[in-house]
Amino acid sequence: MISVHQLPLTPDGQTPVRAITIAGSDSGGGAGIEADLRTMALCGVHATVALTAVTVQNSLGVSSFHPVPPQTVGDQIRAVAGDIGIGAAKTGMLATADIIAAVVTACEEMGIGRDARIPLVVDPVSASMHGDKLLADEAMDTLVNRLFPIATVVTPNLDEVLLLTDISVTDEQTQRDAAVALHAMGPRFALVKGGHLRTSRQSPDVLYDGVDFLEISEPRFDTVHDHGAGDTLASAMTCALAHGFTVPDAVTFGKRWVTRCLRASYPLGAGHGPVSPLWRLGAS
Ligand SMILES: Nc1ncnc2c1ncn2[C@@H]1O[C@H](COP(=O)(O)OP(=O)(O)O)[C@@H](O)[C@H]1O
Ligand SMILES: Cc1ncc(COP(=O)(O)OP(=O)(O)O)c(N)n1
Repeated sequence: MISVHQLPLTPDGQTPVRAITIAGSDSGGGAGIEADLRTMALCGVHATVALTAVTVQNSLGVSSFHPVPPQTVGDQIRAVAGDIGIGAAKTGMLATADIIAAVVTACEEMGIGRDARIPLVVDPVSASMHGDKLLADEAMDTLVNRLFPIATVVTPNLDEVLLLTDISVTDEQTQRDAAVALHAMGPRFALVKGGHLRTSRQSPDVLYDGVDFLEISEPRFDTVHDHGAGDTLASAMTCALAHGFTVPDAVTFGKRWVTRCLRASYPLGAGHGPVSPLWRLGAS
């Protein structure tokens, strides 16, 4: 049984496992690169970053964003992977087609991707939970045609599944159909998250590798404070992959981690509060 305490912590003075998050900043601190940094730190992993965009965001939504120049995004990946070294990588908000292309080029150069040394988790973030766009419409083709084929695992939520596959997931069968359609786009594994299946008492995620399905299910929490859940799951998976876990074990670890963080989520501002990895500090 994989537990949320599974990842080994590093003794003082020794270099921990490293990972990179390639994502946008959430000024509210609940999702995006800030969620990734919270989870990676509390999983005992040294987090490095390639910032893709600055969003103006709070608990009520995203009012605007400003993309980072694509060359700068790619150069951050090269600088970090070339010097510090990383065990796994994760993408989140990528904002534009040109940024996606720059990320793919840098990943290929640095040995990041499904057929390379360093596994790559792709969270195909297209909008915030409030429906605010975080990816240009015309960038979807680049995401599917360039980034998906080099992904170790893709982790769409059900809104992203609909955009990507035209499949409306309502039950176990349609969730599996979506996983098959996503896998055909090139990643080694497809994970279809069930967080938006709000009528269920469970929160089932389905992983597919082209042959077998693995359903990873945990009890559903009745909460509106779920901001950053997708980022938290994907970054916990990235930490486990950086430690050398297999993809199914990394998903199992990530699922338990995000479930524990949902249990610890808290109100913040007037809207949706964030899931919280702060439980790991030992207060509860
Ligand atoms: N209310 C909830 N209770 C339990 N698990 C949840 C809940 N909401 C989301 N999850 C889980 O959190 C993770 C992120 O899910 P999801 O909400 O689908 O993604 P996103 O945050 O990208 O929209 C998944 O593992 C999902 O099953
Ligand atoms: C900068 C930034 N990146 C990603 C998101 C989306 O976060 P996610 O956890 O996928 O989903 P929601 O919690 O927004 O549903 C974001 N809001 N900002």
